[in-house]
Amino acid sequence: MSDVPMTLRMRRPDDWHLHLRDGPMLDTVVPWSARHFRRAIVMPNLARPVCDARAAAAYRHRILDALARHRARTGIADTFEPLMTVYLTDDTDPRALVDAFRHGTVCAAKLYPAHATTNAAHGVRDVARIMPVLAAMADAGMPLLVHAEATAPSIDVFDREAVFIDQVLVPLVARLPGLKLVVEHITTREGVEFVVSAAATVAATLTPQHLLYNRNAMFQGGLRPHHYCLPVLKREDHRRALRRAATSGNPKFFLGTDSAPHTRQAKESACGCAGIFNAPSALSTYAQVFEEEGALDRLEAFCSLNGPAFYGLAPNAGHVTLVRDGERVPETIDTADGGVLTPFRAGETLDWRVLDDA
Ligand SMILES: NC(=O)N[C@@H](CC(=O)O)C(=O)O
Ligand SMILES: [Zn+2]
Ligand SMILES: [Zn+2]
Repeated sequence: MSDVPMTLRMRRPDDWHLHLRDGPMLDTVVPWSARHFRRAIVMPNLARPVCDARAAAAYRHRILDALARHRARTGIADTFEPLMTVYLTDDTDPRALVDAFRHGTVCAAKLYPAHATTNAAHGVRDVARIMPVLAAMADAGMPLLVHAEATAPSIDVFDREAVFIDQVLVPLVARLPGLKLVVEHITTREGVEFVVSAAATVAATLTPQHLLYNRNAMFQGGLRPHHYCLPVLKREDHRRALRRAATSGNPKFFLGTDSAPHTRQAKESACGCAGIFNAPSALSTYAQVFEEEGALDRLEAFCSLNGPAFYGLAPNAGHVTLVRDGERVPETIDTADGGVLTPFRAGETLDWRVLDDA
């Protein structure tokens, strides 16, 4: 592949779907995101969910404090900007939510169907019941971010995204055509088709793991808990559809890592947690996927332009340079309180290395 460039300079990217956790885990993981990304949409699914503006503002301070401690410890400065979100419940007050958006305290609200994923126990039990909240968001132009999986135990785990789209999202966009909607971490052909055929107000994020792997990765020579996340990896034809969508140049698709750290102990367990800590290797993995698809010329739009355009923000002024000379991902990363994380692609040497290029 002699026509592949050896370096690639692009606007600094943002991460439009990120879990930073709290406490020592936050201290451990936030520098890894700040290294490559300028802004991130921070998910509100803490053990005690971030359900209102006050909790979001307090969490934002804890994130910035963690970065300040990192800077004091290492001397490494960053310009990371957390963009906060609110976790919707059956009891969310529409007026308070929209006020928080108008004041700029939060950028979006997140809909977790109750029990769909990590820390979703307090999520929404019936979307019909929060219709006044969603209508107020549509009027205000406030984006709704959705973990799009049906939760009824009778539904096959591999069908949950397609069923949710059919049962919830199709009627929702028909009822509230003005609603800005991001279908987070899409994993299926049905997800791609829904987003492509919907209005310009509907977009989706794509993770590195769903672009790189199909569901075989979870069973490669044995059970692989570090490849388990939700929505779960799907079969190969879905992965192909996701890769086509990401590299198509369609501005509805943009980068959202869904980096979601759990300690090794919580992952390697009889009932292992869902979530992949990919912050160290995400950007390099996206570059690899775009290279494999012959679409490196579209990488910048996916990583750095489409997301800001959807959220009504300017692209970043700074840049990063990707160099095609390999970067080794650590086998493990110690957490600030004695735990261990196994990052996505642990121990692998990646094709692309990310250099700072403010
Ligand atoms: N993606 C995951 O598997 N896990 C996320 C939650 C989520 O994004 O659904 C987490 O918070 O651990
Ligand atoms: Zn999710
Ligand atoms: Zn997530």
